[in-house]
Amino acid sequence: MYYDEFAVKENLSLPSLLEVLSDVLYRYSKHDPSLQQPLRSILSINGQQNALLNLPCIDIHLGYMCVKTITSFPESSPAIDGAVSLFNSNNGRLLLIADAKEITARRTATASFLATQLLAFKKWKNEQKENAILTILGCSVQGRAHLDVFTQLFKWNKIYLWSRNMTHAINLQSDYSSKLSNIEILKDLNDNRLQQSDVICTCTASEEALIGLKQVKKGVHINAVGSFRETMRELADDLMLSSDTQIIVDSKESAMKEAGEIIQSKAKIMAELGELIHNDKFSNDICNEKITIFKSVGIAVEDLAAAIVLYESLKK
Ligand SMILES: NC(=O)C1=CN([C@@H]2O[C@H](COP(=O)(O)OP(=O)(O)OC[C@H]3O[C@@H](n4cnc5c(N)ncnc54)[C@H](OP(=O)(O)O)[C@@H]3O)[C@@H](O)[C@H]2O)C=CC1
Ligand SMILES: O=C([O-])C1=[NH+]CCC1
Repeated sequence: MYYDEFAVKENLSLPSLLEVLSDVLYRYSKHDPSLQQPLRSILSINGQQNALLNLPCIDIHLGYMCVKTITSFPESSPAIDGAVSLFNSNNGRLLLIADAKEITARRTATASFLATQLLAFKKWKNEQKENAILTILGCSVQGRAHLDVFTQLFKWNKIYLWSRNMTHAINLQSDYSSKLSNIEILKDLNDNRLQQSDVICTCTASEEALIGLKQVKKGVHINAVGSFRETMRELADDLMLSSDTQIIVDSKESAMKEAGEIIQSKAKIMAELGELIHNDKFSNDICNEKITIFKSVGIAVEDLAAAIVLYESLKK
C-alpha cells in the first residue's frame, strides 16, 4: 500500500507519465467538468517560509481522486516531505500511498519536459535538435530530477550545471559521470555559455532574480520551476516584460496567486500549457525568435497523473 521513493523511481514510467500529464493538463485547461481541482492551500507556520501544503483533485473521467499533503521547509533537507494518496472515485477506496518527494520531483521535471517539447522542440529545425544545449540552475532535488528526466527523454549535445554552492553542481556532475560525459560546470551566471543554451531550467528557491534578458539568447526556452510565493523569483523583470517573451503557465489561477515573477512584474500570461496541447493555432503562434518561459508552480492534477501511472504499473 505504501510505496517509498525507490519504488516510485523504479515504477514511474516517464513516457507513460508524459502521456497522462498531457491528458490531464489538456482537460484542466479546457475546464472539463469531470476534473475538479481547487486552488491548493498553503498554511505558513508562524508567518515563516515553512509551510504545510494540501493539493486535492478528483478526476471522474479516469475514475480516480488524489490528495498530496506535503511540508515545505526550505532550510531542511529534503525541503519537501509528505505523501500522495490515490483513491477510486467510484467507490471511495484508498488505492495507494506513495512518497511525495519523488513524485513531486519527477512530475515537475516531466511537466517541464512536456513544455520543452511543445515550446521548443516543435519550432526547432533538425540541426538545432542535434546540437541542443541544456542548462540547469540549482542542483538539489529539482535540479537532479530535471537532469534525470531531460536526459532520459532527449539526447543533448551539451549540458551545463550551475548551483549557488558550486560543490552541489560538481557532485551532480560526478554522480552522472558514468552515464553522461558531456556535462560542464558554470562557475557564475555571467559565463557566456549560459547565452548559448537552447533550454534553461531554473530549479532554485531564490528570492532574487538570477537571470535577465542579457544573459540568454534569442529563442531560448526557459522552464522556471523554483518560485511559488510572491516573494520568490528566478527571472528578472526585463526578461518577463520583454516584447520578445511569451509566458506560459501550468495554471493561470495558481500562477497569479503564487508565482513571484508574475506577481512582481505584472507580466502578461499568454496561455496555460494545457491550451497548447492539440492546438495548432497556439503552436503556430510560438515563433522561433521569441523567448518562451514555462512558469510552473505545481498543481494537483500533475500529482494525480503520477499516482495513476504508478498505480497502474504496480497493478500489472
Ligand atoms: N514548480 C513546481 O512544481 C515545484 C517547485 N518546487 C520549488 O523548486 C525549488 C527547488 O526545489 P528543491 O530542489 O526541492 O529544493 P531544495 O531545498 O532541495 O534546493 C534548493 C535549491 O535552491 C538553490 N538556492 C536556494 N536559495 C538560492 C539563492 N538565493 N540563489 C540561488 N540559488 C538558491 C539551492 O542551491 P545550493 O544548494 O547550491 O545552495 C538549491 O539548489 C524550491 O523553491 C521548491 O519549492 C518544488 C517542487 C515543485
Ligand atoms: O507543486 C508542489 O508540490 C510544490 N510547488 C512548490 C513547492 C511544492
